[in-house]
Amino acid sequence: MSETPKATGSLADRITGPAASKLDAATTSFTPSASNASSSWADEVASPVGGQSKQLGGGIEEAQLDGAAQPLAGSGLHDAQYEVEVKLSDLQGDVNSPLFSVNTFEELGINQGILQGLYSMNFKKPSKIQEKALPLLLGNPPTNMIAQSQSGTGKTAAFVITILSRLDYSRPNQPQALCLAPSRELARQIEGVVRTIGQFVQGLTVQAAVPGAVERGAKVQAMVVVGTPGTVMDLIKRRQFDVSNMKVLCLDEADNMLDQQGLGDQCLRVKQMIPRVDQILLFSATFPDEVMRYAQQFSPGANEIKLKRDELTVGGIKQMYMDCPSDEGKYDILASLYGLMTIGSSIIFVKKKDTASRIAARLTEDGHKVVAVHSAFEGSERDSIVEDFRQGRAKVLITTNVLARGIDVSSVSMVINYDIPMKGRSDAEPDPETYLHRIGRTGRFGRVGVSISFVFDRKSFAALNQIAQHYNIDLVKLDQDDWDKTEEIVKNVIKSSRAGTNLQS
Ligand SMILES: Nc1ncnc2c1ncn2[C@@H]1O[C@H](COP(=O)(O)OP(=O)(O)OP(=O)(O)O)[C@@H](O)[C@H]1O
Repeated sequence: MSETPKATGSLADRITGPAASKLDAATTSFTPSASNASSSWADEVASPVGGQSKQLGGGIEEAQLDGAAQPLAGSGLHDAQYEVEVKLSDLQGDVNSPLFSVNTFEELGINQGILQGLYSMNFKKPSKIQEKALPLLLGNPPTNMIAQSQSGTGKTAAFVITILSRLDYSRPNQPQALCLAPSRELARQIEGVVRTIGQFVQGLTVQAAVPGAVERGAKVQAMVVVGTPGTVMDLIKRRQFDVSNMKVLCLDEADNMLDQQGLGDQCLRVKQMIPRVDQILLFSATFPDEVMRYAQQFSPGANEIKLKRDELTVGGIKQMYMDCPSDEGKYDILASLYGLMTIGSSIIFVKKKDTASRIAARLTEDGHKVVAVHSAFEGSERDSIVEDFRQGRAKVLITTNVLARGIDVSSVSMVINYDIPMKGRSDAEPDPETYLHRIGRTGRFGRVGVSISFVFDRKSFAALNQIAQHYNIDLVKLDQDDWDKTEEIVKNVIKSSRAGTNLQS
């Protein structure tokens, strides 16, 4: 690293000029992000079909359950739900919130069995993305869709409801819908949401197509298949998976799935192997311009629901940073934060698998209870570690970008960026999309959470500052020389998420 500053004085003080502008070194009070102040979101639907918009009152009596709660045995069960409920109804009645809607699920034309599933999860009202997207998604003839909405605002239910509405239930063994996700954990989670929302839908069959899930030679025989692109591609090639009757192809985390440097090739090949499909759906919280152009080719003629850059961050996530003494010195800061991490659950993101394993081993040696997971782990081991985390048996998870996207564990109240996310191998450029997805593991559906990003030298500071500028947000500096104050600030936010007193930004 080019610079290893001493612990004295903040890095913001040491760096002058415009680079320091978005990181707020002086204040310890939160500066609300621009995201929730804007009301332009609802106007962003570019639709050849046109949506519906009926006025309706509609209160919420109970809090929602996590979508993955039942089949995955409960990621949302650690919340004090009765405490969350009042504020959630406030949020859903606030026109500036991404959870706002004027319609009920009934008015969106969803069939009875699916409605029952939604109500069993305590979903009382649609979120904004659900309200805007569903009339377009459910219309006939089916139309493609590119949909963007902030992390944790219910995109999964929007595409799952669509998939369940399109199936021919007289053909239970015929694959009719394929949903692709970038990780096995996310594919499994989506499979769980399909099962939960579809639990009252007679005759529904669902199957996962992730590494190890389908035996060699066995046929994929479910109406809905949720998988990762590599495995799905292999299954189609080996003729285990008949894709001749596809009604819906959905890419969750679509910008990541279409990325030319990553999964783009595999997803394109899967699409090319499907002879025809009625509807192509692309969902994500982020769609960088260069990917959007490709997305439009992949999903031609799509309705588009887009967000502006400064609308992307969720107001409930309080974004902070810590100026660490050195790269190595980040470990001590992390260890000092352990008590705060275990008030709820926490995820620590690092760049490299080795770092994840090394930090986990060191924290364990130092008497802390943590787990690590990354792509070097074998599939079933990954599943069981993530399940322990969902269940609250493990409260601190150390991982890489493999779990940066989509994972929905509502008890997560803190995310730590141990390493600032950078693009590619060269590490030359900051990665604002990955930053947004990482911090979005907290603050799910109106909850409150804290993200703390570690910086330690000019490069990491500049990278974080560029990310802050990208989203036009102010980050709050936590002072490592005043732990009492730091603890108080963080605790105030985390405890409020559990007390339900601070759900609005
Ligand atoms: N209408 C609703 N009412 C109450 N809760 C809901 C509703 N829709 C979704 N949820 C819950 O909100 C949480 C977040 O939803 P989901 O995982 O679909 O977010 P997302 O938009 O896909 O986020 P990400 O971009 O991080 O993948 C889930 O626990 C889900 O069960």
